[in-house]
Amino acid sequence: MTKEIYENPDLKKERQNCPFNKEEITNFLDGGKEKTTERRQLETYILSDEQLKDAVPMEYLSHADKYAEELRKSCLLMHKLADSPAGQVQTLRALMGAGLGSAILKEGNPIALHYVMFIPALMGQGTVEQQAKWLEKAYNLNIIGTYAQTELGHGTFLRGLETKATYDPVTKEFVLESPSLTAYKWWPGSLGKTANYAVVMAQLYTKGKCEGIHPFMVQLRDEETHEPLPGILVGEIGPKLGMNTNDNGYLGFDKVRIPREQLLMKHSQVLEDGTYVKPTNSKLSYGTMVFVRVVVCQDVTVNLRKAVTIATRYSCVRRQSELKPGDREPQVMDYQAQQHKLLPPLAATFGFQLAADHLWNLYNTANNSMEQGDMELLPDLHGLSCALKALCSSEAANFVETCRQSCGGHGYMSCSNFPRIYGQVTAAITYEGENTVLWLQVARYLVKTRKEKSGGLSVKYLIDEEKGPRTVDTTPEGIVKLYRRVAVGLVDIAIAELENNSRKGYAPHDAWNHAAVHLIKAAQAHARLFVVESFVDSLKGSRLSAPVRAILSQLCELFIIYWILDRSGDFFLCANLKKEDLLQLNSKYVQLLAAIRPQAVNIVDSFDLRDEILGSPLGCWDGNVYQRLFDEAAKSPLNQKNVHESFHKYLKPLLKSNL
Ligand SMILES: CCC/C=C/C(=O)SCCNC(=O)CCNC(=O)[C@H](O)C(C)(C)COP(=O)([O-])OP(=O)([O-])OC[C@H]1O[C@@H](n2cnc3c(N)ncnc32)[C@H](O)[C@@H]1OP(=O)([O-])[O-]
Ligand SMILES: Cc1cc2nc3c(=O)[nH]c(=O)nc-3n(C[C@H](O)[C@H](O)[C@H](O)COP(=O)(O)OP(=O)(O)OC[C@H]3O[C@@H](n4cnc5c(N)ncnc54)[C@H](O)[C@@H]3O)c2cc1C
Repeated sequence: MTKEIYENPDLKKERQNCPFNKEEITNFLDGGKEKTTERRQLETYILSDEQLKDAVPMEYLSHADKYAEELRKSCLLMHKLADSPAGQVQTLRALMGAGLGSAILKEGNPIALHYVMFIPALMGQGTVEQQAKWLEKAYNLNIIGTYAQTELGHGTFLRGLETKATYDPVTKEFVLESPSLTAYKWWPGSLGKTANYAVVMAQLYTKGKCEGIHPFMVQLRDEETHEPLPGILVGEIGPKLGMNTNDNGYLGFDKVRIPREQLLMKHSQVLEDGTYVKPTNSKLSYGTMVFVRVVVCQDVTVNLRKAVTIATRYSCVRRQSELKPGDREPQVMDYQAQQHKLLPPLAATFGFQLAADHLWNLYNTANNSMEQGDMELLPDLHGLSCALKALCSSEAANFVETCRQSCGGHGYMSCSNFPRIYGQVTAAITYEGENTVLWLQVARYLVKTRKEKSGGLSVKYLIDEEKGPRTVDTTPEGIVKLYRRVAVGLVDIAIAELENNSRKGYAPHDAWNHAAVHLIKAAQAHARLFVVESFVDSLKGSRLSAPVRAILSQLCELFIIYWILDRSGDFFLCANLKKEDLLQLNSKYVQLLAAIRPQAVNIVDSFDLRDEILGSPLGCWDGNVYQRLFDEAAKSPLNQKNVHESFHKYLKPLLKSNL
C-alpha cells in the first residue's frame, strides 16, 4: 500500500493549473536538461547518506562541538568524492556553494577556503613548477590550505599590511615576521584549527626596498602531529554573527624562514641574488580576490533563492487577519503589501543569476587572454566584479531580511533558517572587499572612462553618447535607456562635484573624499544598469517556450520598475522622468504584482530546491508548517524533562524566599 503524501491544501491549489512548464525554468537555471539530471543525481547521492545527517540540530551544540561535527561531515564528503555520479569537479562546486553543501554543512565548511581560495591562489599565482610541487598534494588533500591576507589592523588597505617577508640572499630564504599586534593575520577561514598550509600575503623586502604585497606559500603545522611549527602563532578568533564553523583564525610569525622558492612567482620573481623582477601589472597579485568576487555573486543569488522559496511557500500557507469582512482569513500572500515584499526579491534572483552568468563568462575570457599576456580585459573585469559583488550581496542581504520579516514571528526562529542564510549573505558584504570600498573602486573606473573616453565593454555607454530625443518610453528596452541615462548622469554629477572640490582648492585625494556620496551613487547606478540590461537582453536572446518567456518577462518588468520606484529621485534628476511617467510605472507595477501573484509558488517550485537544502519547516514543499515547527521545538534540550534541574537550584529558592 502506498502512503499518501501530505500536501497543504492551499499549496496544492497554488500548484494547480500552472500555465508554464516548471521543469523548463529549472533547466534554464541549471544551464540545460542534462545539468538538471546530473544535479539531482548528485543531490540524491549526497543527501541519502545517513552518516551526513545531524543527530541534533547544530544550535544545541557548543562552539567546539559544532566545529568537530562539521569537520566530520566535511571529511566524509571528501571521501565520497571519488564515487560521485557528477564527477569530482562538479561535486566540489556543488559542495562549496550555498546549495547542496549548505544542506550538510549548515554552519560553514571548515575546508571551504582550501578550494575557494588556496587552490585558486596556487593556480593564479604559482609558476608551473610551483603548481607541480603543491597542486597535486592540495587536490589529494595531503595538505589543506587557506588564504591569509587580512590583518588585525588592515583588511581594506592592502598597501598598509604589515606582515614582512625579508629576503636573505645568504641563505636564499625569506624571513617572515609580524612586527606588531596589528600585523597578526586575522579572519582567514579554516586558519584557526583546520589548515596546515597557507598562501600568506606579505610585504616583500629585498635589497633594502619594499616591493609591495606578494603571495608566499607557508607551512603552518606539522603534517603528522598538526602542531604549529616553530615561530608560528596560530588560533581561532571566536564566535561570529554566522558561519561559525569556518574556523576563521589568527596567525603571527616570529622570524619564520622559508625557502626563496616559496614566493609564488608566476607574476613577479626574486632572483637568488635578491634582484626583484616586476610583474607586467602590479595588481596581478590581487587576482585571487577577483575570482572569489565573481563566485560570490552566484553564491548570494542561491541563498536569496532559498530565502524567497521559504517565505513564498509560507506566505501561501499562513492565513491571518481579515481582508474581506466576514470572510475566511486570507493567505497572507494575498495582501498586496506581502506581494510587494516578496515578488521583487523573487524577480531579483533571475536578474542576479543572469548578470552573474555574464560576469563568469567575462572572467573566463579575461583569464584566458591574461594567460597569453594580454591584460586588456583586466580593468573591465575588476570594475564589473567589484560592481556586481557589491550590488548582489547588499541587495540580497536586504531582501533576505525582508523575507524573514514577511514570515512574522516564525521567521525569527533559528529553525526557519533565515538567521543562517542572513549570516552568510551579509558576510559577503564585508569579505572580499567591503562594499563601500568596492563601490569607490568602480567609481574610479567610471570617472576615468568618462574623462578619458576609453574603457571596456561594460562602460562603453559612458563613451558613446545617446543620440536622438530623450523621450520616456516604458517598454523594457525603453526602461534600459532610462537606467543608462541615470548611470551617465550620476557619473557626470560626481565628476562635477570632483571639479567643484578642485576649484575650492582641495588636493585630488580630498576632492575625491568629499565627492564620495556622489561617486558611490554613480557606481551603484552603473551596477544596476548592468543587471537590468543583462536581464532584458538575456530573455530576448534565449530559446524559451512562450509561457515561460511570458512569466519571466513579467518578472523582468516588475524588477526593473521596482528599482525605478525605489530610486525615483535619480530618474527625475537624470532621465527626464515626469510625474505622469512615474504614476504610469506605479500602476504597471501593481498590475504586475497581481499578475505574478498566482504563479509565485510555481516559480519557487521551479527553483527545485530540496527540503534538505531549504532547511526550514516554513519552506518545505508539503507546507506542513505547524507540525514541523512543533517537531523542531520537541528537539530542544529544555523539553527533555518537564522540570529542569535549574528550577531546584535557582527558581525554587527564589520563590520560597519571601522577598
Ligand atoms: C569565502 C570568502 C572568504 C573571504 C575571503 C576574503 O575576504 S580574502 C580578503 C579580501 N580582501 C579584500 O578584498 C581587500 C579589499 N581591498 C583591495 O582589494 C585593495 O586594497 C583596493 C582595491 C581597495 C585598493 O588597492 P590599491 O590601493 O592597491 O589600489 P588603488 O585603489 O590605488 O588602485 C590602483 C589601480 O589598481 C587597480 N586595481 C585595484 N585592484 C585591482 C584588481 N584586483 N585587479 C585589477 N586592477 C585593480 C585600480 O582599478 C587602479 O587602476 P587605475 O585607476 O590606476 O587604472
Ligand atoms: C566572514 C568573513 C570571512 C573572511 N575571510 C577572510 C579570509 O579567508 N582571508 C582573509 O584574508 N580575510 C578574510 N576576511 C576579512 C575581510 O576580507 C575584511 O574584513 C574586509 O576586506 C574588510 O576589511 P576590514 O575588516 O579591515 O574593514 P575596514 O576597512 O576597517 O572597514 C571599516 C569601515 O571603514 C570603511 N572604509 C575603509 N576604507 C575606506 C575607504 N578607502 N573609503 C571609504 N570608506 C572606507 C569601510 O567601508 C567600513 O565601513 C573575512 C571577513 C569575514 C567577515
